[in-house]
Amino acid sequence: MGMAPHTDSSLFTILHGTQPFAGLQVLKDGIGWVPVPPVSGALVVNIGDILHILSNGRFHSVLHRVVVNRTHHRYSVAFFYMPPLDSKISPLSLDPPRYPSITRKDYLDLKAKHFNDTLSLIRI
Ligand SMILES: O=C(O)CCC(=O)C(=O)O
Ligand SMILES: [Fe+2]
Repeated sequence: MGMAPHTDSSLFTILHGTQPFAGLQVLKDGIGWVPVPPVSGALVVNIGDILHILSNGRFHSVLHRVVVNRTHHRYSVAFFYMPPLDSKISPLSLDPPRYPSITRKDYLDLKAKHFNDTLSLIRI
């Protein structure tokens, strides 16, 4: 199954794939979509939106997608690690906050409406 471009709403995501990650691509600034290089036996750890906010934007929740083809089966397992819905998420940084304090639930409600624009929308 392919996936449209998105960022994960998790704190972080751990991905395990057969056919290591063939089809997973990340969007690199100024370059475009690049495949995630397959490393046999490795897991991929993806930074999610919550870690993006907690790190005050220092760690980026990368836009990624999955492309499929008609000739190869592809299986992957994703583990989304996230705090409870009512947790308050705020930047843990001494720098001026670039994101407001927001519960994970309120963030998800916004993301349901604004999808991949949500992080830039709430940015201070
Ligand atoms: O299947 C993959 O490699 C990635 C899946 C993914 O991005 C997701 O489930 O959010
Ligand atoms: Fe994802």
